[in-house]
Amino acid sequence: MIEVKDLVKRYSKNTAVDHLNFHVQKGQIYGFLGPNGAGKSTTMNMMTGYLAPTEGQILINGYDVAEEPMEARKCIGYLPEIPPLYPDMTVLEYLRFAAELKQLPKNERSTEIERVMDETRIKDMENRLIRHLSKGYKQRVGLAQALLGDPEVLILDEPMVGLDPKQIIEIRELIRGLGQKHTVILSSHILSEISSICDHVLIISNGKLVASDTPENLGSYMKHTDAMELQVRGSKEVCEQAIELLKQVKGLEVKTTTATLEDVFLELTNEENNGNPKTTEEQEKTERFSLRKKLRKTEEKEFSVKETKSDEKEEK
Ligand SMILES: Nc1ncnc2c1ncn2[C@@H]1O[C@H](COP(=O)(O)OP(=O)(O)OP(=O)(O)O)[C@@H](O)[C@H]1O
Repeated sequence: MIEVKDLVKRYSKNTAVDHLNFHVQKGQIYGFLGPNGAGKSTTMNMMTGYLAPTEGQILINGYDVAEEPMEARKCIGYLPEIPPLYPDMTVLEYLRFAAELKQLPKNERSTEIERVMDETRIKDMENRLIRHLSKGYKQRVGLAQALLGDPEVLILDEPMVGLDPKQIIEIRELIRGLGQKHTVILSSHILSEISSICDHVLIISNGKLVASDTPENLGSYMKHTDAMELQVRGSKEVCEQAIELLKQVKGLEVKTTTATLEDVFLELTNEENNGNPKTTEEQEKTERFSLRKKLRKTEEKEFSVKETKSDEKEEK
């Protein structure tokens, strides 16, 4: 479906993409993962024909992006990192304009616009000015323009960036749904974002491909670094019993830590509130006062322990 062969992009002395090779197969969601400045946007801009490579070749459905750009572009819907939206247009005006730019047949435009608005769930917003939309809805409008003409491949550059957690979940669901009909390539620098929706992950660093595998295989590759933090709350005896039990698990290294002042603080506040919601200002003042007293006592205890230790040293 997509072949990227020995792709290079140099900006003067800076090599942004360095002999990149990969294949994208039909009907899968690909994650393009890498830190800021790794070369993701540059690669995507070259795949969509917006930027000319310094060296190398990109084939989309057999069409060479450099030699048959119109044919190659027809296969691709692109949502750039900053969606090319016009804030003074309504959603409908903008989609009509995008359909014209994509040279969709005139008699099919209205049906196609209705289809993409339904697919991205923006029909309710069709008469709103784009400048009045939330970031999440702007992103949906960007996706809608990418879907015009029903391209086989969708290339989405950081589609979740700047969205709040609820919007991220909504866009993620939307992309998952799109993945059933289209081949999707999306970029991100956040692993969890990619691994939750992608079938395959391409990791890029300093313009080079450093890994290409399923999220599961990449996860097991990292298995040896798995660490788990377990908190045991209870009396000293209960904690000691738990540690002894854990030590019986083969291959498990148990490291214990003592409570921090923050833990003590949380413990004390729990005890103070006793599960009841705070009510009057007076009650809160009393609680804060007794909390401060308890904290001071804890600090005094710690201090006296330290003092005893340093006294012991001096005696020795
Ligand atoms: N127009 C340009 N002129 C010069 N250097 C550029 C240009 N565009 C990108 N670069 C450089 O190319 C490298 C790759 O940038 P690119 O934007 O492709 O990375 P990215 O992985 O998409 O990063 P981000 O996640 O921050 O968007 C960076 O070092 C960047 O500074």
